Amino acid sequence: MSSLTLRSVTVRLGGRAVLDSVDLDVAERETVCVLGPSGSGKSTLLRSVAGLQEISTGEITLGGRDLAGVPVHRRGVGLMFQDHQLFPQRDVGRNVAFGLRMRGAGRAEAERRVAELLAMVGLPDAQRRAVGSLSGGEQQRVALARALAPSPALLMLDEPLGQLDRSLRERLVVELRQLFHQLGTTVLAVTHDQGEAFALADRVLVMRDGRIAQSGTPPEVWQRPASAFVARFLGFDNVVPATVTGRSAKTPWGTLPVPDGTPPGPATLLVRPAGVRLGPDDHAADDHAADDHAADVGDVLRCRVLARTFRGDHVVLALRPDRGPDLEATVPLRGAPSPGEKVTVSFDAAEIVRLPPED
Ligand SMILES: Nc1ncnc2c1ncn2[C@@H]1O[C@H](COP(=O)(O)OP(=O)(O)OP(=O)(O)O)[C@@H](O)[C@H]1O
Repeated sequence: MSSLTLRSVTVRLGGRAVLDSVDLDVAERETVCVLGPSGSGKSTLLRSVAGLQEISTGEITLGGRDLAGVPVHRRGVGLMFQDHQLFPQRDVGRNVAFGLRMRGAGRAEAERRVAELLAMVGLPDAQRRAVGSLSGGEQQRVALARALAPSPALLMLDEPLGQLDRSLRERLVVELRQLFHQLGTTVLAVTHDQGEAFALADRVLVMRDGRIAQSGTPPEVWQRPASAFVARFLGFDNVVPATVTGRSAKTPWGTLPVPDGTPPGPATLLVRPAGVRLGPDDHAADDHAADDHAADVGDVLRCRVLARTFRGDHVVLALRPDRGPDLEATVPLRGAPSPGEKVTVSFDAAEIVRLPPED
């Protein structure tokens, strides 16, 4: 059953559609993370569901109830937004109790619930601490406890871990995922950080110009971006126009192999960096010889190494090919070539994804 539904939701601001006829279903207990470039409408989507932004047309329901005309505090949503900071003059306990007291909970009930929530977010017995004495990560936990306190039907997070350093974010995101699953909370979150979204979400939405460009599980979106836009947004740079015939494709880099069953015709190809295979600079591997085996191995392409970047256990190489746009390759640390060296590359069909032609 869907907890949250949006039907043809449009928000017009300053003469343009900032949300453009958006349809979305978030299932009960599902965590959905919204990604997209700056200005694509992510915050407007959240604010519309929260009731902080009036929608121009369309319908939003939560648990089957139409939210039109329902004020923010009656929508049954918990908000953890950047502009909803903690009250610095109140202690931790009174911050967490805020929503409970607003809803008329008695003192004893509120105290019990606050203790339970603080224990849940890993800050047991922090009730009397001053907000100013907490670290950034601890403050985020208090904000989360405050948002969860009234047991909202939907929890909405806007850049929940935005202010924190990377290692703390990576740890907290794992804890958050566990906590949401344990509580059975339905979550809609916006984040700029792809790693965070992919680690937290059951499903990822990628937005573009007020529309949903792709919706899918993290592996689906990662393995099969729906378009060149999504591929580039995810940081894949090896994206070129192509014409597919049988098991190969003509591209600006020459003929590349494609997986069996790839539909023929005009397309865009995404070559994952791991699918760019390096060999030594081999003058015998000329284009002509490679053409004979194009269907199996594709052309061999000569390249110069422009730059190499160490990334933990592998190296990312920027390559300048003899023809076509620059290429990115990932190779093991050991034996990675240096800038200025010449290499040949071939392509692994298993790491090549056909995308629709670009508009
Ligand atoms: N009150 C307004 N009047 C006119 N345009 C607005 C208004 N509020 C927002 N916009 C525009 O709507 C677009 C979407 O804004 P929104 O904040 O939803 O994007 P976003 O994807 O959350 O961006 P960011 O990642 O930068 O936070 C932007 O181009 C923004 O300039």
